[in-house]
Amino acid sequence: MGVEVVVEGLSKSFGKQTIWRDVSLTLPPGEISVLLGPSGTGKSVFLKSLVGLLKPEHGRIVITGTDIVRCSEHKLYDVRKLFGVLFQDGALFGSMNLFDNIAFPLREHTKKGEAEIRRIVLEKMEMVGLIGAEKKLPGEISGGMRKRAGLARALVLDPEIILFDEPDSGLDPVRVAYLNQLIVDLNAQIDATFLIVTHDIGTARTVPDNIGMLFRRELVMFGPREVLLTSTEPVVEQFLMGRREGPIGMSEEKDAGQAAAELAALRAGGTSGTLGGPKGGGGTGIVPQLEPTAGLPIRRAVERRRDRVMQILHTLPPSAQDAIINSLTREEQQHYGVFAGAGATQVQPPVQTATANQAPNPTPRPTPFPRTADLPQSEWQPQSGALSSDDAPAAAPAPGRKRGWLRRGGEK
Ligand SMILES: Nc1ncnc2c1ncn2[C@@H]1O[C@H](COP(=O)(O)OP(=O)(O)OP(=O)(O)O)[C@@H](O)[C@H]1O
Repeated sequence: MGVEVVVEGLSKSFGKQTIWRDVSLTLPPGEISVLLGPSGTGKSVFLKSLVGLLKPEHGRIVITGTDIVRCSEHKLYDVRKLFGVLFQDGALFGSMNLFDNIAFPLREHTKKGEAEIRRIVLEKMEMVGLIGAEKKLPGEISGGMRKRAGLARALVLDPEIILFDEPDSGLDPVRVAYLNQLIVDLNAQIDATFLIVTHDIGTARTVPDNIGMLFRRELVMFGPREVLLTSTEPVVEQFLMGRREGPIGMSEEKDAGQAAAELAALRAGGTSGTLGGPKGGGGTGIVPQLEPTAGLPIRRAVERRRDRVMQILHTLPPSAQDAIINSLTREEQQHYGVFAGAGATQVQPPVQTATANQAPNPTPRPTPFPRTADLPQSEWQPQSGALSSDDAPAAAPAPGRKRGWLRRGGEK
């Protein structure tokens, strides 16, 4: 199973330009998460921070007990070995054939012999459907094949966390659909933790278990996919629908008055609405999540996630609760004590699948839905979020400060 990534209170600036501040989220082990956000909101900066290529000024990133914001270079080197990264263009060496490109990390970072390297490279090339293309140069193949070659290279060191920086960029919709299926299939096979940065709404709606969104220098949301996909936050709706009307402007956020007037006109039916449409096909609401191709293992993350989400169900917005309950089978609904069609206010307290790191849940709760700003990060507290003893402890959260996993932009 992949490892968990805990991000707490992370802030990054370049000189006087704040990119984002106070970002907190947890990437659950083995699950697929997507990070959305308008261009320039710092998604790539976030990925680079996760892998230790950029240093945020505040906050921490805890991976297998190490805070990589503060650890030594030596420790960072060790933690980096857990990562595989698929860069936007595949980042292949133009003068090397695909075999040598994919073998490169093994030759650079391990002492494996050529026979072993060949076995591993061919195994990963098969996983991404590139068998037979070993001798091709990057310039001789399509963009989709280059992405898959980049992915094979990201896989050769058996990473526990894979970061995908806009895997859909430059691909036609059909190639994006194939790549999305490949991502889900890989997750089923290796059970690593995936984080995908994308603008593709089709990808965001069908691939991940969790979705987050950066806007106005903040993480406005991060949580189970059903939360963002049923959200009525103007910025989220605008993004999912690919509309011009709303808080997101051409090159920066809009004047609040202008955005409010546009939204009012839109709701009254007086503007062009979704004309132009987003990449990947827009839309809000839940659509089925992609499943692994027949014959592959099931995604082990799905069951873990179901247990995790049912533990925090009562903290979610009613529309997300309904969507989650409706996605369960009748047996699962009985197991968790929830009832489809009864409405979110009928949610029963989750059945306790007692684990060492979960507090008991003593009283049945009706569901007074809390303000989104007050929602907890998660009631699931995995152990690898704890710092190992040789790392500097991070500052405790300020008194009264909530670890919001779901926060409205601007609200505190
Ligand atoms: N090394 C750097 N030095 C200074 N500024 C930087 C650096 N890297 C990124 N930035 C700035 O950080 C901001 C966010 O950039 P980033 O590429 O992370 O955005 P993004 O959300 O990934 O955008 P896009 O969706 O267009 O790829 C931009 O204003 C960019 O100019």
